[in-house]
Amino acid sequence: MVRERMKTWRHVFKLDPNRILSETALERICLSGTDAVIVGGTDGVTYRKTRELIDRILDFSVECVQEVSVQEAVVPGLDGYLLPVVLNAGETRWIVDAQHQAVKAYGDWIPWEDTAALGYVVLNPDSRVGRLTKSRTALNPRDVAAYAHMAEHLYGLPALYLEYSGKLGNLDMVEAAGTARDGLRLFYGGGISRREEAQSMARLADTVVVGNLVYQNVEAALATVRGVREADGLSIEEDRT
Ligand SMILES: CC(C)=CCC/C(C)=C/CC/C(C)=C/CC/C(C)=C/CC/C(C)=C/CC/C(C)=C/CC/C(C)=C/COP(=O)(O)OP(=O)(O)O
Ligand SMILES: O=P(O)(O)OC[C@@H](O)CO
Ligand SMILES: [Mg+2]
Repeated sequence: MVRERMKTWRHVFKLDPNRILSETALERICLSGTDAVIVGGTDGVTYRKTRELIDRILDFSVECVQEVSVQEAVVPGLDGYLLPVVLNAGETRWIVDAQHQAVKAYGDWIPWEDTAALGYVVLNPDSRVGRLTKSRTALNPRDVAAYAHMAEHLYGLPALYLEYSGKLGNLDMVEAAGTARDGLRLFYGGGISRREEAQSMARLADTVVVGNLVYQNVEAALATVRGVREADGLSIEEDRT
């Protein structure tokens, strides 16, 4: 069950089907000691590009799951699917309508035991995901805490994802969500560019997501894995034993 497996994820890389990654860089990412690779993005995500990237990742033993942002781009046969629900979206399309349309289309083909919803709170208005979903980003820590309570107790979601895509988040906001949750898993993603940033987010969130950095500086991206392990008091070598 992906819902169970993701409870073990402390660090994940998010790879974008619409961006180019060399074979060497991909190999280093997959062998980095990260806990999983999520394949997903906002713009230009097609079935062909997603399939090609997933096929390359499946050459390695790292866990690979698809985050579905486009109904037509679903790649069958994976071990896990993450379905975003943008809780602070300005249009119902990104909260319930796109999901409804896709569930209607795929019906009984959906492997529910390998599928988990991610409740998103999008906090960077200038990100592509923020613009696409017209997310209401003028929030304070109490708003975020309320979304965490709602995600957990009202909607029974397995995880809340604080999404700052492209920009490093406000620690008070991450802390507010972290404090409000109980069994809910907290994902943090956005703007991590250094090992120390990954380390400080790992102290507040359960799962730290690193995306753009992979395409900007692979070396620094690899260092974020070490940053998260350090937050847990482990070196990569210890963690692998
Ligand atoms: C056998 C078989 C066919 C199996 C598969 C069945 C299956 C799993 C079907 C799925 C059914 C389903 C319900 C799919 C969901 C459909 C859907 C379109 C839902 C809407 C998703 C949504 C809210 C999208 C909005 C954008 C979003 C939240 C994307 C997530 C990724 C994300 C936040 C990327 C960050 O953006 P990025 O591109 O990195 O941005 P920057 O460039 O700024 O960095
Ligand atoms: O690309 P960055 O800014 O690292 O964000 C990671 C992830 O949260 C994007 O969905
Ligand atoms: Mg991105």
